[in-house]
Amino acid sequence: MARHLKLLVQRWSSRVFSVEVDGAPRYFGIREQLRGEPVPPDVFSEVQKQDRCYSLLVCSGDRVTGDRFHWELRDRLQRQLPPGSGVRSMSSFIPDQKGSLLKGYFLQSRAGNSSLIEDILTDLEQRNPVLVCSYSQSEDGQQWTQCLWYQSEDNPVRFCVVPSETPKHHPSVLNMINSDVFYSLDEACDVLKQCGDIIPETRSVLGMLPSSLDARRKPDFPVIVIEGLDATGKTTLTESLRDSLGATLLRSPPQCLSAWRGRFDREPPLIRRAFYAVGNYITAEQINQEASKSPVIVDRFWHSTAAYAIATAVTGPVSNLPHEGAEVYRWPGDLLQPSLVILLTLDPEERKRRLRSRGLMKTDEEEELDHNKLFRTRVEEAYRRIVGSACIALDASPSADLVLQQALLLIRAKCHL
Ligand SMILES: Nc1ncnc2c1ncn2[C@@H]1O[C@H](COP(=O)(O)OP(=O)(O)O)[C@@H](O)[C@H]1O
Ligand SMILES: Nc1ccn([C@H]2C[C@H](O)[C@@H](COP(=O)(O)OP(=O)(O)O)O2)c(=O)n1
Repeated sequence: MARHLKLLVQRWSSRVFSVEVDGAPRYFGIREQLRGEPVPPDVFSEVQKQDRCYSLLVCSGDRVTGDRFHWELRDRLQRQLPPGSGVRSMSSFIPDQKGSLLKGYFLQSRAGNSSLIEDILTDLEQRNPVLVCSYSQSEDGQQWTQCLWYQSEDNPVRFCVVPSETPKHHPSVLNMINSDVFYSLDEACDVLKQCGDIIPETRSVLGMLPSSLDARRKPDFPVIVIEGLDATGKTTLTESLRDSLGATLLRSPPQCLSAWRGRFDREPPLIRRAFYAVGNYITAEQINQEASKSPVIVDRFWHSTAAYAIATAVTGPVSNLPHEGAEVYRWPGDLLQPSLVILLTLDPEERKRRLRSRGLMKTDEEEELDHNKLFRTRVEEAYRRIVGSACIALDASPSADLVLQQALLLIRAKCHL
């Protein structure tokens, strides 16, 4: 067994396990001694007596390989496993220990399917960096135990599954820095460089970077970033501002990356976020060049990269976000700071109307909207928590012309234009 896996298992009983149920994490722990505690209701309550549960945690020493494997694993499990196996996202972590997060899946097998599932899992564990556990119920139905798969035949160690308190931080927060949100160009480039062999396009992306960057250079003209969720009116406002101020309009990701954006959008968060982070530095260089000649308007920049990444990495309500003032909300030290960032805010109903009138919102399923509602509020809150180049919110619900007038007022007041 690989060394990192051995180390991992040595501290196994200090770990907390988290399973996503209805879009929110439910937690349980394990103990070596049975203490008669009740089983955690949310994760195991609906499991029938004869059923078994399994967990798979990805534990690759190489994070690019690990993240890509984790990303593909869900599809693979859904394709291979019998219907009704209920594949749920899962993670395991040591509370408050940064970098301790392992991601994986939790599944359930109906009676009669166990041997098929176990063959699939054994094969998976033999060929891939994955640690499998099985969960079974005691005769009287009062307790669940966890057994590490790789050692189950010769030396089975059974842990008792016990309830665990909700940790202070959402588990994803432990691995967010330089996995979801990058705080320097070097960190983002490192990830892309590691992908060179599997995603040849990364070489072209890295080739777009200027040879040197100077974040301290102060642009001669103001640089105004317009931020907001999709369909809040960024394109409409940025184009009007360009015309009203005789400004240059830029966007992030920059035009020169558009051919590869779709390719990186299909990759797991680590690679996708590194791509958008690098895009901001390329846009920053374009800003530096243009802001010596005229004001510059930018459609999305760092706030979008960080806020979407943070809001996607955590699940559930806004309270699961990293707390206000946390490290993840700080502006990267090596990235150009705009003169002003305006965040367009819009009533959800009006935003939905604009999305529909643009013809992009085709499904109206209640469940999907509920999910979107939580995600939307997390993104908006993350936007507001970013410091170092904080954004000013602007109500985008009035007519396009009124929004433009309000934006111009803000720009004149803050940038002396
Ligand atoms: N202030 C406004 N009032 C009404 N409709 C607007 C307003 N601003 C934009 N729209 C319309 O809403 C839709 C989304 O606007 P758009 O500028 O494309 O948003 P974004 O670039 O943020 O996705 C478009 O159909 C646009 O014409
Ligand atoms: N600077 C940027 C711009 C966009 N992103 C990411 C964040 C979201 O996942 C998508 C949003 O892009 P989308 O195509 O919806 O943007 P528009 O509103 O259409 O301009 O892109 C980013 O991470 N960094």
